[in-house]
Amino acid sequence: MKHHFLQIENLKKSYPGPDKDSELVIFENANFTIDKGEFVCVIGHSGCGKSTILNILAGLDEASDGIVIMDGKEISGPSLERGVVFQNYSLLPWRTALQNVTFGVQARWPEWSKEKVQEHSLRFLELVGLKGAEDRKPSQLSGGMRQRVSIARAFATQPQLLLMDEPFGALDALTRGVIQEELIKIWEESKQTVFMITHDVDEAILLADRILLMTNGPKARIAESVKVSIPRPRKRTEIIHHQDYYKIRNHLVDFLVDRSKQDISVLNPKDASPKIIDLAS
Ligand SMILES: Nc1ncnc2c1ncn2[C@@H]1O[C@H](COP(=O)(O)OP(=O)(O)OP(=O)(O)O)[C@@H](O)[C@H]1O
Repeated sequence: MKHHFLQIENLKKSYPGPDKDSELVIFENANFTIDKGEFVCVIGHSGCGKSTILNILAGLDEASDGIVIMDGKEISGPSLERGVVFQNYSLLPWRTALQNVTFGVQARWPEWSKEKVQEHSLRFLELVGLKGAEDRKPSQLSGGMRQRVSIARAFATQPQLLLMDEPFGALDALTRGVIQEELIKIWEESKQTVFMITHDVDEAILLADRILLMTNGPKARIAESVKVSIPRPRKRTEIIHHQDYYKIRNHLVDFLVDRSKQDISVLNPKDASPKIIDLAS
């Protein structure tokens, strides 16, 4: 059997329901794997449980059932091996851009000298185009710049798994495009494993190797795993001309409009592996 870097088995999250002994199942039987170095996006309607899955992978929330295995070990609690980028940046407001990055780097490698920590952190700020802004506090940075700091901070600690919850959701389209390309550059250099939530199908096609599609809750399931068969390096302006682009895009949009409403927990109560979709010409 193939060994996957990340293995999610029969994950379930439920909350107590309105009546005694009832439960509200957000999602159940979520099964998927991610290989080392893979970039995987997850798409699904609001409320289906994407952030909950990400928080469970981060160790910030607990599953009601099922397990998450990373590199052969079950995940329990947060760890520096898993970095998170949230939509609202979550920077420390009293620290400069550089100090926000060095904070994590120092914690990751306590044996490093101050110079080495600074040099390493600066390199990641430079990779996201923030050279020259390292001494500014978050309040002196634009939204796009703050999000770049949080991406630099996450990549700089070189976690084995990088979790991103709609990292570009609050940005305007132009800034978003620039940072997406910076993210691809930094990911191609670091080859880290990424799990990212997005609502934007074009963003998912640009960034991901594979896109997981979640049905609507309650009792949401991961229904499909769609391969993005467009070669890298990818550029936003070029991939739209690739012969597979609209096939993939239409498949994703059809899922969101139609198939996401299907209750596959009824159709398919036991075998919950996502259907593998490869639309390559
Ligand atoms: N404490 C709670 N009690 C009951 N239900 C909860 C609780 N916390 C979260 N939920 C429900 O869990 C569901 C999943 O929430 P989650 O934030 O994971 O969804 P999401 O797919 O990430 O949504 P969005 O795309 O809007 O961010 C939601 O329907 C939410 O109402």
